[in-house]
Amino acid sequence: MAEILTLSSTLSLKIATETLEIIDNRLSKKKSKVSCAAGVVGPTGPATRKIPLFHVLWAELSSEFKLLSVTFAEHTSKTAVRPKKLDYPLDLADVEAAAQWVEQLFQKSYGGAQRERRIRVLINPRGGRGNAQELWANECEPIFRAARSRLDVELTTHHEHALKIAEELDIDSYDAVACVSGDGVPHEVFNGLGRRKDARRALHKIAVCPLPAGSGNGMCWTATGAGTGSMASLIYIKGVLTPIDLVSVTQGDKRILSLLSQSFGIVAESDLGTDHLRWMGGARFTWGLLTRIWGRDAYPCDVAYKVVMDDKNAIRDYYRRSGDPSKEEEDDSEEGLPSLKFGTINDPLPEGWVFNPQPTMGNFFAGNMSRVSADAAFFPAALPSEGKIDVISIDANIGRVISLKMMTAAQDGSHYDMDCVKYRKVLGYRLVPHGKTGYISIDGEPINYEPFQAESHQGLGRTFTRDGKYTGGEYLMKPDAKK
Ligand SMILES: Nc1ncnc2c1ncn2[C@@H]1O[C@H](COP(=O)(O)OP(=O)(O)OP(=O)(O)O)[C@@H](O)[C@H]1O
Repeated sequence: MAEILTLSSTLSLKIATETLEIIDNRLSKKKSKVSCAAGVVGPTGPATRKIPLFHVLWAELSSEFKLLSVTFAEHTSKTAVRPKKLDYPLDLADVEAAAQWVEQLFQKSYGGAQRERRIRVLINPRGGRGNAQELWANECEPIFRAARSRLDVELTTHHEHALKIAEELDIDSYDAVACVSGDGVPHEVFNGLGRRKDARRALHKIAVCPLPAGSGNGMCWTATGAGTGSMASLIYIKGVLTPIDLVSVTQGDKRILSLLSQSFGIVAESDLGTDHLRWMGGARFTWGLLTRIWGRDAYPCDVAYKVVMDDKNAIRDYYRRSGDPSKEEEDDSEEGLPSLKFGTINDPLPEGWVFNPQPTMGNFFAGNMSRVSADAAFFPAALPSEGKIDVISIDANIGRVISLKMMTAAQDGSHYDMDCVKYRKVLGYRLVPHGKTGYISIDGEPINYEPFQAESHQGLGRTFTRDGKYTGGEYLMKPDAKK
């Protein structure tokens, strides 16, 4: 099949390995100013515009086959895109070749991604700074519409509304639930899917796709590496369905699914203990950390782990190999959630688990995803589907200067190599807090200040990522990173 479609003596379109090349001899006179303004990669020659195939959203023959239109996501800045349509008059004699070429362009540019994804969109008008509706209308919706995504849009009106929607979702009518929100709404969607009788099939089928309208947006950053609604939308349109680990947390008689993190100590306190400072936006969390570092607050507890790895060099090697070769078991049965291998918090401590008393615990932070916000890659070794939880623990007595250094280092994940940071990969753990009051956070949401137990479920959930990988582990891939 021809990869080049010749439209006239001066104009042809070529599907190359990574790009769509528009070879337009008339452009040469303009010295390719257009291509630069359009955010197009290149140029290799003055007459060639190169559009990454990943950015191609749609192509069609229209107006009784007299026009070929190609729509792509054009960069408006390094981190944002908008749809741009290019129309080319078509000679009637070319129609068949053009139709074949369009199909080929779709195959090459969509690869394994399904076209016209059916997406239930949930917008939390109260998330983050309250700009979710604008973010959707201005940044996300135009990209989805240009790709002909089939959208059902709804505003969430109250806490746990998204949970109910997910619980009742007709999962055969949708491929994804996009949450224009922070991490709270995706947390509800996973838990709503998890409450269904057909939980496992629902969690395996529906990709949960957060669009960044919260304050942390950890899942969006981890899955897409994007901080703008438009870039994240592009990745959810063109990305591949990716199995991701979810964690069951049991407390009392409850079982909660966690997608992002569980925290006890300084991180939980800085997040949940500063709710009255929401007006500060992202700075609220930093303020919370600084005041607690200054106070050298300790959070005594007992912790027991089912450790898989606790040597940082071994974890780094494992990460560089992208984990173990074993894959998660595919089980699309109609059943509910997978059973708990280690039982619940109400069962005796599983065999082989030993409690470590931690009277000076400063930070207990367990995570499934590498990034918890734009500037915090706390779990650089986290992989999407490995069935393990990454756990960081830090003593409260490390000193203020080292604590501050750690905060800065966490921006790129380099805190990993600081001696004060203990980093483990575990299958599960149990934490018993001391004292009567304090904060425990699951995905940024509070749970009771009581003992809880967690275990990982390999590849139980789904999202779309660009290439099946998480972003945020770049530090561990650096050749000069400490060994
Ligand atoms: N209309 C609404 N009014 C009040 N609360 C809502 C509404 N819709 C959803 N919520 C609740 O808002 C909470 C937070 O949502 P979301 O994750 O969008 O924002 P965030 O917590 O500010 O973001 P981040 O997790 O990034 O900090 C969720 O627990 C959800 O139940």
